[in-house]
Amino acid sequence: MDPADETEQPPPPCALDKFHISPEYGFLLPDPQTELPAPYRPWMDLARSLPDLIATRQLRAHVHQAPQLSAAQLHGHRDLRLAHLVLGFITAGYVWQDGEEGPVLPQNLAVPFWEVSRRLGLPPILLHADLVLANWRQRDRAGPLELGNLDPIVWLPGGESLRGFVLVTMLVEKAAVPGLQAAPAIRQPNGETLLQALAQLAMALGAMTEALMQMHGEDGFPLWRDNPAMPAGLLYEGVWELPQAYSGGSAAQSTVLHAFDAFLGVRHHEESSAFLHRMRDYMPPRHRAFVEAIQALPPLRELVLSSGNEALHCAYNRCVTALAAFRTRHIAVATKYVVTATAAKRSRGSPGTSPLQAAPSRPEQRGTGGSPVLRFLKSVRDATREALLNV
Ligand code: HEM
Repeated sequence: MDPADETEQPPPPCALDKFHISPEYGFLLPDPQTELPAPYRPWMDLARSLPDLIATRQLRAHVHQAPQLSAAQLHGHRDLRLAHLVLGFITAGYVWQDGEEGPVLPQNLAVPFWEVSRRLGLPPILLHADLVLANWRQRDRAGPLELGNLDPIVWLPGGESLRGFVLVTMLVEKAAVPGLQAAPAIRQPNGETLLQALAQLAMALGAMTEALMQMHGEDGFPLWRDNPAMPAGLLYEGVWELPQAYSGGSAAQSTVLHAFDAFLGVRHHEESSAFLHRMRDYMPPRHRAFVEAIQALPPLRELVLSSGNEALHCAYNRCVTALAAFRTRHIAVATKYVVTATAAKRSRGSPGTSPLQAAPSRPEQRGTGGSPVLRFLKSVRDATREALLNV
């Protein structure tokens, strides 16, 4: 079956490959494709010139001149993922270039983007699944997966800071892989297997925090939820009659943390939980199904609690502590970025700082001002700590 066909029922909880999770790369797309089939050259040319076209404010003119291509000659999951990445970036750049109220995405971009999105079961907007999961390549294919040997496939203005954001987030996803491999072990909760799985998860969480530490305050472009420039969303010409208000991409769409929360039975406070839950609509359907499959299993926390096994209690608590530590570190990174971005914005006096921040989102969302966002992140971290068992 073509993995792009997402219409069948999610498979029962078991092997990771049923959820399109690679044993080596986790939720990352392994060795992402960097070229589309020949008929799609106009899209690739636009995507490759985005930084220049946006800087010289010529992107919209170039998009208007581009032919309308059907998505019919895209075959298979990898073609479709690259097309979604490319069209998502062109859309973000198109919207951002003039930043006016009520933008209209022209038909020659909106229709194929919608077609590709429908085939993948994803919304037609730039997502974490594009920006990070499918947007990396190794300079030397035999070399290590390290910042110095990686590049994003598609760029926007933002140079090094965007590169840092995309690639560090990619390395966090990679560091999570041993933790994902441990997840199926909660199906056979024999004490020893579970102990090993929890030790592996705690190690993965520690490695994720280490990877995150490569992010500096100036690295950024989180696709925040709020976008005051587009309270009514984006009109997809030739697709829908009314504007669509999608959330801007965010690493909150990374399935990793949702999966680990589900695995450990972390329960988020109501408001944070509503937002996080909504972010699942922005994940590849099989990845979302993985989180749901974990949630459908007997709850691990209760199992550990009722086992009376002290070693299990400690191993479980080590995971929760490591997850809370990751979130504490993330808060520090986000705080630094919010401060840097706010200062840059003030000095420029401009409303938007990057094309990615201009992705459309829902009107009811909270402001991008530091404190509501940081309050949200702290609430998520505090709820993590509340899962700790008393031993
Ligand atoms: C410059 C770097 C980063 C900044 C400024 C940043 C900022 C933010 C912000 C503002 C949010 C709130 C939700 C939203 O508005 O979208 C958020 C959520 C989140 N971010 Fe980041 N982020 C950064 C890097 C990362 C990285 C590398 C990861 C790793 C996967 C990550 C994972 C998450 C997760 C999982 C959430 C949801 C809340 C949670 O589960 O704790 N972020 N981030």
